[in-house]
Amino acid sequence: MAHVLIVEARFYGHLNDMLLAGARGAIEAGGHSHETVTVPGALELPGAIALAAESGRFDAFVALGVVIRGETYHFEIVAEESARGVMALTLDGLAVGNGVLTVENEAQAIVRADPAQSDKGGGAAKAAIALFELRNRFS
Ligand SMILES: Nc1c(NC[C@H](O)[C@H](O)[C@H](O)CO)[nH]c(=O)[nH]c1=O
Ligand SMILES: CC(=O)[C@@H](O)COP(=O)(O)O
Repeated sequence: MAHVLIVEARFYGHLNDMLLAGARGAIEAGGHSHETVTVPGALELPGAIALAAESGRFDAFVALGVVIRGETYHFEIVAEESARGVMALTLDGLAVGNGVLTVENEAQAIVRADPAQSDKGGGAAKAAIALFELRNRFS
């Protein structure tokens, strides 16, 4: 069983609540345990996961957040750099699921965050646990 750290970038609280419900539901359905920490935005996710990983207390990580396009190039920076950071951690051997939505508007985010619709939080949690299980298989 895995002890999973959920790291949520709480930029849009009402959308995050849906992502969190999906992630926690998937982890618990698999019989795993979890904790949650919160950071301000998606750009903080990779750093927070890297810091938490140093503790050695967690088997897997789930990054949750929502990035909605605004008027400027900032969207690309936040969306791409957070994904790049999470991927770098994955390639370093951490079991990380990426549940950061990068969308044009709130309506798109709701469909994807809602556990009863696309359930991207649950999907990210399942991905993190899949990597954890794969690492166990190869070690
Ligand atoms: N615009 C969004 C952000 N921006 C904030 C950054 O992630 C970061 O917290 C700030 O630049 C301080 O380092 N974050 C999101 O999660 N979603 C957005 O839409
Ligand atoms: C991530 C974003 O694009 C958004 O929050 C920033 O909006 P803007 O580009 O209008 O400053």
